[in-house]
Amino acid sequence: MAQEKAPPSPSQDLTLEWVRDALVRQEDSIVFALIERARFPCNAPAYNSSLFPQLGGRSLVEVFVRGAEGLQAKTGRYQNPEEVPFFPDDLPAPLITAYNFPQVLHPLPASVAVSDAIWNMYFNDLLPLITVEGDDGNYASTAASDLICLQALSRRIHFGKFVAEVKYRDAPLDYTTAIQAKDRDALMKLLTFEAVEDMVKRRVKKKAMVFGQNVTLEDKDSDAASQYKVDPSVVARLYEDWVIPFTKVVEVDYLLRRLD
Ligand SMILES: C=C(O[C@@H]1C=C(C(=O)O)C=C[C@H]1O)C(=O)O
Repeated sequence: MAQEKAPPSPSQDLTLEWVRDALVRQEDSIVFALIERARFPCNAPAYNSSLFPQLGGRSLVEVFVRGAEGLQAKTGRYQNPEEVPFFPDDLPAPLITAYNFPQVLHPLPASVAVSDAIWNMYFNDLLPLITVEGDDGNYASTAASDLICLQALSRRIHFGKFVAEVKYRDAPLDYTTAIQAKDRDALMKLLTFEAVEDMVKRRVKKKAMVFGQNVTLEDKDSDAASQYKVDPSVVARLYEDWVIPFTKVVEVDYLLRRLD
């Protein structure tokens, strides 16, 4: 039985291997979340901020996400530095101190966030690629599956802070020079590993094929077996065009503030 790796302690366990293993495991969460969202059609009314005046000018999905984040804040979700809310203003304080999460990130850059970019990418670019046209009325269930997708993508992209911290600790002199020069291009070059990115894109495409295949009792040649719940090439494009670039922006933004 595969065991999830324990979180690193603040100093000695934070390695690039541990961080990369965590990113690999997060691929599963993202692919399964997309497969579940694709179960519903587009359900455009859930995203129309003028359709339900009783929602105060907000879309149903925004009201759903705000409400869910409020409840999750009360129950301690955002005490985990890996979790970044989409609507951080006015979140309630946690009712419980759930767990003493290892504080491995440098305090000031720990607040780096690209949530607006993730939100806009998800609704404007990704959803049209993974859903069919249509309206089945399941707006709340659709919003619930949107939330799972958004949180999985956010966790993965903001994990760039942990990646950046590891890379800084592994080569402080190299990074310090580029940080002090505020050289984004130099930082981007230092932190980029194209071979790793290529493996990531190939692996997520394969996971979409394996996790998203239609299981039938007929022989493999049946048409159903060749269909996938989410187009694997769309998942690869998601990582190539958005997830990896956004993660690297988080890494650069974090590093630029690492010496603050
Ligand atoms: C996350 C890392 O940093 C960069 C971003 C990657 C990604 O988002 O998949 C992969 C390799 C690097 O170019 C890493 O080095 O593992």
